[in-house]
Amino acid sequence: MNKRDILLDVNGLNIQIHTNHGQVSTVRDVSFQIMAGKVLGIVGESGCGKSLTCLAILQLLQKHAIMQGSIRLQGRELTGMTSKQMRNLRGKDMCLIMQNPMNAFNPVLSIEKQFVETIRTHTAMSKIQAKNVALECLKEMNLPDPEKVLERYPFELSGGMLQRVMIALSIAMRPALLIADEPTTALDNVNRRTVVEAFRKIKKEGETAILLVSHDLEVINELADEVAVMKQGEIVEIAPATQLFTNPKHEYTKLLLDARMVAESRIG
Ligand SMILES: Nc1ncnc2c1ncn2[C@@H]1O[C@H](COP(=O)(O)OP(=O)(O)OP(=O)(O)O)[C@@H](O)[C@H]1O
Repeated sequence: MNKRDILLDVNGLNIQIHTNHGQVSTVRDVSFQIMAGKVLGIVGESGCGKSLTCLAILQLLQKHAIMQGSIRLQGRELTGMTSKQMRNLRGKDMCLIMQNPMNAFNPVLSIEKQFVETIRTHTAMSKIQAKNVALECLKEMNLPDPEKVLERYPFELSGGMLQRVMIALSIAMRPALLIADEPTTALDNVNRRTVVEAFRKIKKEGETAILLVSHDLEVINELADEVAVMKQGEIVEIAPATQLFTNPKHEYTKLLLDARMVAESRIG
């Protein structure tokens, strides 16, 4: 493995969350790497620490959370960076697609304003150029009448539409790292396919690596080069996707895959 190709290097990540019952250890000694342009899938039971791991990478954990370990993006240590340094990285070098798209948008600004401003903050594009990029990306995400979508405010769009707008915006930024936390959960089958195809396209272009968190093993199977399995705050297995799906080593991975087979046999 060439060290220069390592885009994200997470080493010994520990997260403790402050709760009413005191500090709770939620992520323990998590380490993984993502190579430039590759897709790492993270799977695991609800509450095992997947989202907190994503938030830690973006340095967006709640104020009282305690984080230890090292997170390097393109060789730069992110822990200890100032808020301003992180703001410059987020949106340009790293984008987040989160579970609840409503949280990603400012409710009092139109989609156009938010889309165009985000693009212009990180590029030298004019307003017209940024708007054209926005229209192109919305079209790619199968949003009907993109001009109208740009005029809307977040609350005027359905959750599924807003999710696709958020994905369109992340794609427009062509970040080095896209962190997608359950990007397809809120979507129907047709739109889920649109998102998978959009990710597949990004992957083919090879400029953007994706950290893909999903309960949907089909989506992980289709897109991931490597898969990490988390259980109770720890990574219990990490392996190339083909190996993990055909020859899982850990008992918990076997359980997850068995559960999928039971579901499939019920459907088909
Ligand atoms: N703000 C918070 N306050 C208290 N506990 C929290 C907070 N955020 C997360 N946790 C706890 O940390 C643990 C990990 O949560 P996390 O959201 O990372 O799980 P997850 O694997 O992403 O789950 P899901 O698949 O359901 O989204 C859980 O036990 C959760 O209850």
